[in-house]
Amino acid sequence: MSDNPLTPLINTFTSISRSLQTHLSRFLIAPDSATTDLTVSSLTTNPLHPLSSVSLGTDTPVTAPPIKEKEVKPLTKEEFGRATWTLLHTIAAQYPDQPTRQQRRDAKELMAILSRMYPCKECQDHFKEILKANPVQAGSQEELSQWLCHVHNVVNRSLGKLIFPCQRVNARWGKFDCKDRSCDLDNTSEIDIKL
Ligand SMILES: Cc1cc2nc3c(=O)[nH]c(=O)nc-3n(C[C@H](O)[C@H](O)[C@H](O)COP(=O)(O)OP(=O)(O)OC[C@H]3O[C@@H](n4cnc5c(N)ncnc54)[C@H](O)[C@@H]3O)c2cc1C
Repeated sequence: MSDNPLTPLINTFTSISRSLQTHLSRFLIAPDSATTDLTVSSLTTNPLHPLSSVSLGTDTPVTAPPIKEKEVKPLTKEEFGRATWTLLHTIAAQYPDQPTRQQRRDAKELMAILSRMYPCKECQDHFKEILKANPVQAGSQEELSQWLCHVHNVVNRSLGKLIFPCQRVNARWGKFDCKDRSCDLDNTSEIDIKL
């Protein structure tokens, strides 16, 4: 028998601590098993995973559809090129007839950024050369669209593609048919977004 007056207290604490350890160990995941357990398929098939279903506040949970391999295939260089030209020609078609100084700066910046961030080294280098030889013309909608058509044709020529007739550029990439002129950029206010 111990003479220490704190012995009952220490024994109680030790017993609680052991009991907690036993219970908590059931919830802990061993570090080397974590990677195999947390695959995408287990997120969607494991009914206990918090992301496996989303409750909409009713009794019926909505199960996430399984991710098919076909859907996550990355874009090809050609698909990305088409998407980028679509973006650029569409922007040029909506560009105002009388752009503000900020809008003219933005058009030039957009092309400069593209020549640095376009995710294809060969295309970046080529586009940098094209921009040097053909500085961005962004004084009006007509000017920007025609300039873009011209530089697109420079790329087309280097790839052995057909030359697009630039007098038809507005017919190919026309203005949006937006309700109440809500896409109109002519009255854009000069709000400078600081990054
Ligand atoms: C800035 C930039 C640089 C690129 N550089 C390279 C490169 O160095 N090497 C490479 O392999 N690929 C490059 N690409 C991709 C390449 O230009 C094409 O996008 C890709 O090869 C797919 O071509 P496509 O025939 O489907 O039509 P795209 O050239 O993508 O054109 C899309 C559509 O635009 C229309 N169009 C075509 N020419 C014009 C024009 N002059 N003006 C207006 N509309 C037009 C046509 O309706 C056409 O179907 C570049 C893309 C961009 C955006």
